[in-house]
Amino acid sequence: MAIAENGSSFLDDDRDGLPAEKLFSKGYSYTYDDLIFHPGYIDFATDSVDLSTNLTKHIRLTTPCISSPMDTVTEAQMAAAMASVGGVGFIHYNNLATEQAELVRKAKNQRVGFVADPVCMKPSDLVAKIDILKPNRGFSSVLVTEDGGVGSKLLGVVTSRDVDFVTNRLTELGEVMTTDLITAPAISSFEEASKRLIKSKKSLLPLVTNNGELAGLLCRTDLKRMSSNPSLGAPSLDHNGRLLVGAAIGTRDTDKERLELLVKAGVNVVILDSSQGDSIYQKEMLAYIKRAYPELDVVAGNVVTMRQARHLIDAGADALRVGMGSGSICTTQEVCAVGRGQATAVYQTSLLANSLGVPVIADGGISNSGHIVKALNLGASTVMTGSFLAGTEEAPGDYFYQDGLHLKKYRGMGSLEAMAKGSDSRYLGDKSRLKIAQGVSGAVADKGSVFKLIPYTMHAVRQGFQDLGVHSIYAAHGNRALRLEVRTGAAQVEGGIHGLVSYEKKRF
Ligand SMILES: NC(=O)C1=CN([C@@H]2O[C@H](COP(=O)(O)OP(=O)(O)OC[C@H]3O[C@@H](n4cnc5c(N)ncnc54)[C@H](O)[C@@H]3O)[C@@H](O)[C@H]2O)C=CC1
Ligand SMILES: O=c1[nH]c(=O)c2[nH+]cn([C@@H]3O[C@H](COP(=O)(O)O)[C@@H](O)[C@H]3O)c2[nH]1
Ligand SMILES: [K+]
Repeated sequence: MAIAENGSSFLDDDRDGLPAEKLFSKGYSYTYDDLIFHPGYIDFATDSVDLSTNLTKHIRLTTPCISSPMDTVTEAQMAAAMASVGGVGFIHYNNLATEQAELVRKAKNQRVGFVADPVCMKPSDLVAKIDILKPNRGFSSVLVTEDGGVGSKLLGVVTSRDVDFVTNRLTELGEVMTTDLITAPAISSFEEASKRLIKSKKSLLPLVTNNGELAGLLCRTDLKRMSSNPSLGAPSLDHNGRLLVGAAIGTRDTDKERLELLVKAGVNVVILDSSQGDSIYQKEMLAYIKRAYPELDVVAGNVVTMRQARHLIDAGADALRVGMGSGSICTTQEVCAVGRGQATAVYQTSLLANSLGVPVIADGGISNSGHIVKALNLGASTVMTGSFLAGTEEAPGDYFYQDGLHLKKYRGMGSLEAMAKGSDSRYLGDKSRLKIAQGVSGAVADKGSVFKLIPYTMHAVRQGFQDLGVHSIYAAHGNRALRLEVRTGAAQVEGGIHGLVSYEKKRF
């Protein structure tokens, strides 16, 4: 062993970590937790880290985070929230094509900062109905309109202050609602509406048409969230200044009709949603979409190998979705014996795809900001998450309590439960299909709002990039200086919290 007197030759061998190329050539399937990155040299501030990125060949985002097309993750509210914080949401297709198109339309009609889907009630509804709102939805204010919906005449507002001391919970809302309202015209800009809300000192500012019909809502809580640090990324908007919205489709003939409705609803990008994307079905669907809608970007997948990636890139994919069996609810590797460790899958597919100018979406297995740092530095341009977002206020479904924990339902799209719903609506009542589950159904903890979770998570990701000495995603993809190692089981234990009798883990 040659030892230079000044020690510099040590830096040229493998003692101080391996380059990714070397580590990933050894035939192991690594996942994020198997690996640890070595720190780099810091010569910039955290805030200057640039996380802007490409979702597809043609679509740029300021936040490298997207929500998965799952029926417990992305519907209109999630899609609107994700686009508002600079990412994007893909609306699931476990529903009728008309329902999915309506969700796309609804998300696209949202305006950044305004409440996506204000909860309304009728004057004849009872105070008891407000009591179940707080535990289920996380808030207790409602707008009272003539027929209990948006678009109907606004009559009053009920907040906790109106009902706190009402002992008879069978009292009608019409009797307790506040009718002395401060409203704003439906066409108000966010800036105009915010000024009026702040000046009013109220907690809600309903937007109304000239005829007094409810058209929208701005909340003080949201305003506070948006003005606090860390700041949100610039929203993802289309050419017309409307929120960018994605949607998933399948590869059957009926998906062509579905796609037509989605395009009419204004969808900006679609995902061909499959666990194994290297198929004649995806190849033909890609060719069809490129012929019928040449302007529409298509994400193909899922893939985990270079060979699969090459096929879909050659077939015209504008981005690749990478991950097979890595999802928190996935049982594919157990059931079908195929898949790949997510870190290896992301690294290998990105190596090929990035060299051909096709961005990679690292899909599944993300449960903390460290996993996002790893995915992006291994070559991914964005990360797609299901479980990470399923417990937020913007995910579909109500919260519930179980063993004292505040939870939301989260299920795999290949779970029996999701398939039972899907075969009814997706395949128009085709119940004959033999169903083998490749996913489970469960629950995840309350994560609060996307408007807080994503900015804080992205700030943590920026800190990771700073530690690595990498100032952007672009720089990460060309970083020849990255060194990493495999962590032993004990090193993984050491890297986590250990040796305490009790602790409280607060994320931010
Ligand atoms: N990322 C992952 O590891 C996994 C994800 N999932 C999710 O579960 C859901 C269902 O996934 P898949 O079962 O892979 O859906 P899929 O619709 O791609 O495949 C279902 C079956 O239909 C077949 N098929 C597709 N197009 C066809 C056509 N035109 N003609 C004839 N047969 C056709 C496929 O080969 C497959 O056998 C998706 O949301 C997917 O994202 C499921 C398992 C693993
Ligand atoms: O094997 C599977 N069976 C399923 O039922 C299933 N449903 C979703 N997915 C995939 O998991 C991803 C979300 O994973 P996370 O919860 O880890 O973010 C998603 O984005 C999908 O790629 C499934 N995989
Ligand atoms: K899994």
